[in-house]
Amino acid sequence: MTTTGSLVVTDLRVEFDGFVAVGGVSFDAHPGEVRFLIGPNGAGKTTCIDAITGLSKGSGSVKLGDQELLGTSVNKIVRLGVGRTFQTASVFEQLSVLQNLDIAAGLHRSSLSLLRARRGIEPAIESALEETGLSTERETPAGILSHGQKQWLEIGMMLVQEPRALLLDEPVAGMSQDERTATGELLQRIAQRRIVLVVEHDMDFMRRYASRVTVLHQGKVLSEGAVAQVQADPKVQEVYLGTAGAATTAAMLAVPDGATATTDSITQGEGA
Ligand SMILES: Nc1ncnc2c1ncn2[C@@H]1O[C@H](COP(=O)(O)OP(=O)(O)OP(=O)(O)O)[C@@H](O)[C@H]1O
Repeated sequence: MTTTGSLVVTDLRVEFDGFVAVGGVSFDAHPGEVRFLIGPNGAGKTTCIDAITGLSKGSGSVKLGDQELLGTSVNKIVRLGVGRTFQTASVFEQLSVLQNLDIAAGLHRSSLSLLRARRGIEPAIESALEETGLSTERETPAGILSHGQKQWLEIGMMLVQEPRALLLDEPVAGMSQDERTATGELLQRIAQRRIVLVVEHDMDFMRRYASRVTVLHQGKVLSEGAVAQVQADPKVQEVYLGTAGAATTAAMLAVPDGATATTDSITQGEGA
């Protein structure tokens, strides 16, 4: 695959007062794959996303297609088509699902199209409602949605801005098993035409939905490849054995569905 339209991170470095949080990380993500960034607590995953989205200053290079993102303002990075979610969903709780989507879509509208938009539901909003499974909840105040539905609304709020890349920080944290499955399937649908990069601690979720994985450890890339490759990497096993506790280790080493797993009791590996 060419790198046109891909997200390419090269030698990314982020320091906080001399502390190297990300020390020369390179990876790429293409439309058509669900790309995962995993690693123990403090590995530098969120900092990578912060640097890509302009929230933290970094050196090296982050390119979306031909466009360099490092040194670009947060607002311009959004306008260039990079959306992100945070660990806690940030929706307007008093407003309905539709109103939340309308506001998110408004961020990208001209004043004229804002006036036009008032006359009906825009196609981008309709398709975000459908894609996220929230069509029947359009009038529901966001505050009374389930935890999973709030996360999907936040994803919908990115989709209405028609992003080229979606970066998701721990999207399934706190979700039920059914919500995790629905979220994995949603991400796979979204990834058919867009770049999807997921930071996640849930190893079972990663094993089920990742196309490719990059493992970070102490601000550097420890391993990279398909799920099976990364699971078989002794360096990865050592880091998870050494730092992340038995649950994550067992989940990390478990083999994908259909084969005999090393444990059948672990479905949600936690990083802490
Ligand atoms: N604003 C900041 N100032 C100082 N240090 C920071 C800052 N943000 C992150 N760090 C440090 O950088 C390192 C990487 O943090 P980061 O949040 O990127 O890790 P992470 O892999 O996302 O971890 P977690 O899974 O716990 O969210 C940590 O040691 C963290 O304490």
